[in-house]
Amino acid sequence: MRAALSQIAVRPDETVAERRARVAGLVREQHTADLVVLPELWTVGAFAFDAFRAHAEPLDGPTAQAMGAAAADARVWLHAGSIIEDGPDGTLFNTSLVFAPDGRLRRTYRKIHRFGFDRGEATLLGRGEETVTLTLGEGGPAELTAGLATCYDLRFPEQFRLLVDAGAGMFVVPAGWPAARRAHWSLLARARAVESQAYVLACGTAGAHAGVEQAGHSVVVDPWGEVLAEAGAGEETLVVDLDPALVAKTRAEFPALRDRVLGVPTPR
Ligand SMILES: NC(=O)CCC(=O)C(=O)O
Repeated sequence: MRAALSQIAVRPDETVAERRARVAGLVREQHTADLVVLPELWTVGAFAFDAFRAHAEPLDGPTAQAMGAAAADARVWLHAGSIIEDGPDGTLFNTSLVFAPDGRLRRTYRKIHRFGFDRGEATLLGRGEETVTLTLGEGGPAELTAGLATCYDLRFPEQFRLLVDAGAGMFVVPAGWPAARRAHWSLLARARAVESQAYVLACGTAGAHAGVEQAGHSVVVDPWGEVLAEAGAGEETLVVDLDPALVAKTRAEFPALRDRVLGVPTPR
């Protein structure tokens, strides 16, 4: 399975509509991939909190339409990163969109852990209530179930354990992670891969927006924790071949997941 992670910058010199068109073009270029991944909130910028409401969209809005068309033209699975979803009763969500190669929206995932403590996402957005998986290549030799998570979720291993229990052998994590905490990003991506014996496809944002320098450094980690590819700080597309069989092989040869003790006693 070939994955392409496009690390996009939220450039100050382009409008959201211009960026949408540019990104759709980048997706179309990746027609030899099976799966294309984009960052979190690449339309508006993950830290552009003041612009969230103005750029909120429904699930069939302009970003969804542009990304569905690009996925269909390239014949790829497209994890189109996330949008600010204009949800029921005016509630906003940070919602990831996954399109099938026929261009249809196949999954949505509302970010569960909202970043900002008592500000930012935490006060502006509703919280996602569901973990989400999606099986690619179903029934075929390259079948691989993806668990979805977004940026700050990477800090919460319990979410990833639920995804593993639901069958995930790969995690797809779009992000807008700041450069100030780049070391955490790289460490946590590898930690999630090692503890779950799963691929991690973590696609960050390049450049700077809303005064926040972005870490970039998108990374693909294999189920043994080896970094297969890592981007720099600028705009870049990583193209990596994954071996879905490696998940089961790693778990069989080093059966740490099998050795989990469920219901470890609470501390005395
Ligand atoms: N967009 C985010 O979720 C940012 C997360 C972050 O900055 C951190 O976890 O650190």
